[in-house]
Formats: sequence, C-alpha cells, structure tokens
Amino acid sequence: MWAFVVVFCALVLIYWWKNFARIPGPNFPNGPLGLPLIGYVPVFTEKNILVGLDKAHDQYGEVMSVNLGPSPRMVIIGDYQVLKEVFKEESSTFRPVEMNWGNAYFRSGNGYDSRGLLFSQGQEWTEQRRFALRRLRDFGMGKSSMEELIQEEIRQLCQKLDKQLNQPLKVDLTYNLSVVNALWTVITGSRLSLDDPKLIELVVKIDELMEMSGNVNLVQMFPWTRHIIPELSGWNKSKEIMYGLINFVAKDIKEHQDNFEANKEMLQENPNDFIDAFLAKIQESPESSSFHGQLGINNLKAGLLDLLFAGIETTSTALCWSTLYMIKYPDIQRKVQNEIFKYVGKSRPVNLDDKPNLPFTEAVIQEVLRITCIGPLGIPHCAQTDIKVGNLWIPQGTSIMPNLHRITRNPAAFPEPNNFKPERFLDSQGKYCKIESNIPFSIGKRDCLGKSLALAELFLFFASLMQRYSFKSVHDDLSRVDLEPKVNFTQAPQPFDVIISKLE
Ligand code: HEM
Repeated sequence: MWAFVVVFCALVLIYWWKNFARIPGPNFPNGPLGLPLIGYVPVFTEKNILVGLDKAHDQYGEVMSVNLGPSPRMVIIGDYQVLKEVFKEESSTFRPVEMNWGNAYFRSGNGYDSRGLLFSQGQEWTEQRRFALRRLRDFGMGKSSMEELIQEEIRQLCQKLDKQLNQPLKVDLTYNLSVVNALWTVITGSRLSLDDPKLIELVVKIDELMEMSGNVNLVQMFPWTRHIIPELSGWNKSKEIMYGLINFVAKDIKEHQDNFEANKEMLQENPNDFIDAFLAKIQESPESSSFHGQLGINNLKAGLLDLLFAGIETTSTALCWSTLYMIKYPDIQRKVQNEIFKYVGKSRPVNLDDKPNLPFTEAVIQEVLRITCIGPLGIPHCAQTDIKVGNLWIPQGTSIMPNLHRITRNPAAFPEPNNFKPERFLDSQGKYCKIESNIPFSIGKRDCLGKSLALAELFLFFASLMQRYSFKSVHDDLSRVDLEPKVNFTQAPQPFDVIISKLE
C-alpha cells in the first residue's frame, strides 16, 4: 500500500516538475519555484499580489517567469522595451485558454470558444475589434457627437452634485452611474435618468461581476470543482451574475431587433446606435464571418458585456482616484483650477479643443493614471507560436502577463515613482510632454480598445468638475487621506468621503 502511495506521489511530482515548474530552455526567463497547486506563495502572503511580484522581480529581473496558482509557468514582463517588442507580435494577441473557460462556457455554451472582444481569438477577434473600434470612434452615429453625449452626462452629474453640497459624500456610485450612462447611450441610443432603477441595476450587476473576477474562487482555479461543490466553489454565484447580465443586455438587443425588422431599410443605411450598427452588419455578412447569423448575435451579446465590463469601472475608478488625489494635494487642485479659469473661464463648458491649453490639467490626469495604474496586470496574453525577442524565448502556449504596475513605477523613467508629481509630464516651458512608457492602457496590437474614449471622458469630467467645485477632505489632517489601493482585478481607492462646495 505504502509503495503504491510513494510511486503515485513521485509520478505526480514528476508530472508537475515537467509540465509546470521546470524552466523549459536556456533563453526562457528565470523565476521562483512555485508549489504544486498554489504556485508562488508570496502572492498570497504579501500585502497584495503586486508586492509579491515586485519582490520576485527584484530577485529575478524585470522579465521573469512564475507559477500563479495551479497554472504552468507564465512569463511576466515588467520592462517597457521588452513588452513593446513582445506585444508587437501578431502571435502574442491570443489569450490563454485556461483563463477564459468559464467565460466561454457562459457565452458560447460549449466551454471551448469565446465570443466578443476581451477573450476572442484570431480572425474572430480581429473582425470584432475592428468593428467596435470604428463604431466607438463614430460614436453618436451621426445624431450627436461623442463630446455632446459626455457633456450632457456632465450637466446631469453637476445637477445631482449641486443637491449634495457641503456635506460628506461618497462619489463612487455617482461617478459610476454617469460613466455607465455615457456608454449606455452610445450602445443603445437612449439615455437613462441617473435615478433610473434600470441604470442602478446595471451598475450593481457590473460591480458584482468585477468583484467576482477579482476574487480568487475555487472554480476559477479548479474548474472541475463545479461538478462536486457548485455552491462552495463559487460556480452557482458566477452563473447567477453572468446570466443576470446576459439577460439584461439580451432584452435591449431583442427590442432593437424588433425595431430593426420594422425599419430595416432606414436603419441599414443610418443606424442609430452601436446595436443597430451591429444588426446591420449581421445582415450583410457572409457565412464565413463572425457577424453571421446566430454567431453574430452571440458576438453582439458578448461584445456588449465586454464594453460595459471593461469600460465602466475602469473610467469611474480613475475619476474617483483623481478626486482623492485632489483632496490629498489641495495646492495641485488649486493650480488645476487656476489654469482652467485662465484659459477657459468660469462659465463656458470645457471642451476637448481646450486640451492643448490646459497642459497642467492633462499632466495631473496622466500622473493619476500612472500612479494608480488601474489595471495593474492588464489581461494575460498567450503566445500562439514561439516568440523570440533578442535573447528572450517564449515558447508556444506560454501565458504572458504585462506588469504595467512595475513599468509605470520604473524609477529610471519616473524618478521618485511613488510620489505624486504631475510636473514630470511638463517640459521646461510648461508644455505637456508624453512619457512613452506610461502605459496604463497596455501597449501593442491588443491594447485597451477604449483608450481614446476613456481619455476623452476623463479630461471632460475631471476638468469640468474642477471648474465648478472645490473638493475637500473630511479630515483636517491630510495625512489621514488614505491613498492605499484595494488591489483586485483593478486597483481602486478605499471608500472615502469628500466635501464638495461650489466655486464662486
Ligand atoms: C481609465 C480607463 C481604462 C483603463 C486604465 C483600461 C485599461 C485596459 C487594459 C490594461 C487592458 C488590457 C490590454 C491588454 O490585453 O494588453 C484593456 C483592455 C480593454 N479595454 Fe480598457 N481601460 C480603460 C477604459 C476602457 C473603456 C472606456 C473601454 C470601452 C468603452 C474599454 C474597453 C476595453 C476592451 C474591450 C479591452 C479588451 C481589448 C481586446 O482584448 O482587444 N476600456 N483596458
């Protein structure tokens, strides 16, 4: 009996060593040895995963490999130049199969393929991404421009804030509703009131999905546990949240389909919104296309979920961070306000054309994005074929994780990286100057699809709020303003109160 146990354990260890722990070749990045099943332990024992990875980078270099959980070694890149070269490769635009099985299960029903934008692969991803990029750029689709839509959201947000002045206020949900609504209007063509229960339901569902994705639950690590302990493993909860969201968008898609059928000729030429444009695309697509028939509808549902999931929490979290940094650094807040008063004044709304005249405001936004790095580890990629960059070799099938947090805190590019210093983005004449390696949106062929929209939203929301209001901490002692992030799938501020008063 004991002999059998010993042989069995030895075989498991050999399997683990060969397939998971071993460094596969001389030019593969080195890294710490992870334990079977749980992987690299400091990820769980340090304050958060970023601190754990920082320690490993300090020891093994900016490009290293590590086991995270029960998965094989993945390559983690914390060097800007290397990441730029690797993510330039077409072969690195794939996603690891093991990370999206659950997602594929919900959205295509077979557990193998994944639709939409975040997790699709190859030709399907190229087609879906190209379409979404173009349609987001068109925004408003001929009816009203993207900027007008955002300006309307800002007007509604200010009306709401005006009713809650001079008292402690949590702004996260309020910002979230406004940012959701801007995207929802582009997608569905209709704006909701900020108190609309439908809008609140959507925000709550996306929050739940975000929290679920950020928490390491058993079913994510060991998918088979769903058959044995569906409740305990987190499977039932995942299903409930995911199906809730899918049904939410499915209702709007159905309404659009009915309307499209009734007004086909007109909408085919002049779609009102993202969903109409997608339905028009479905009509004209051949069988070989990922827009054709039921596959097209599945891609529409999954793509909408992806836009909402990736586009809402991230942007409103960035707005919350900028508010928190302004209450922590009132001098910087005043400097932003003075710049806006000088170039825009107090009454005319700020618009995107004002950007070149507001270099300090722009520098503050870039510094907030850098220091808070909202998606610190991006989304993992996977090498579809062997990738060779300089001496580095990444074999086919290896997962690649960009450590954006590490890159945006590199002291060579950002001296005193842990200090909030917007001036680093200004030249000697006070003009805004870009720093190439500030990449909170990742880089390369599969970088953030919503980067332009996010930057436009952040500039308009932030500058407009700074023009109208002063933001103050509830604490007289500003050392009590906590900038420590809650590290999840994203880095968000701890819940905080702010006192907003109107600027005269
Ligand atoms: C401050 C705001 C935002 C930040 C920091 C951010 C960051 C990121 C990052 C780091 C990635 C991973 C890129 C990679 O795989 O290498 C990503 C992907 C993505 N983002 Fe964003 N994002 C933001 C806002 C938005 C917005 C507003 C939208 C949509 C309207 C959006 C849609 C997406 C999509 C669809 C992807 C997946 C792209 C693909 O797989 O091809 N994001 N984002």
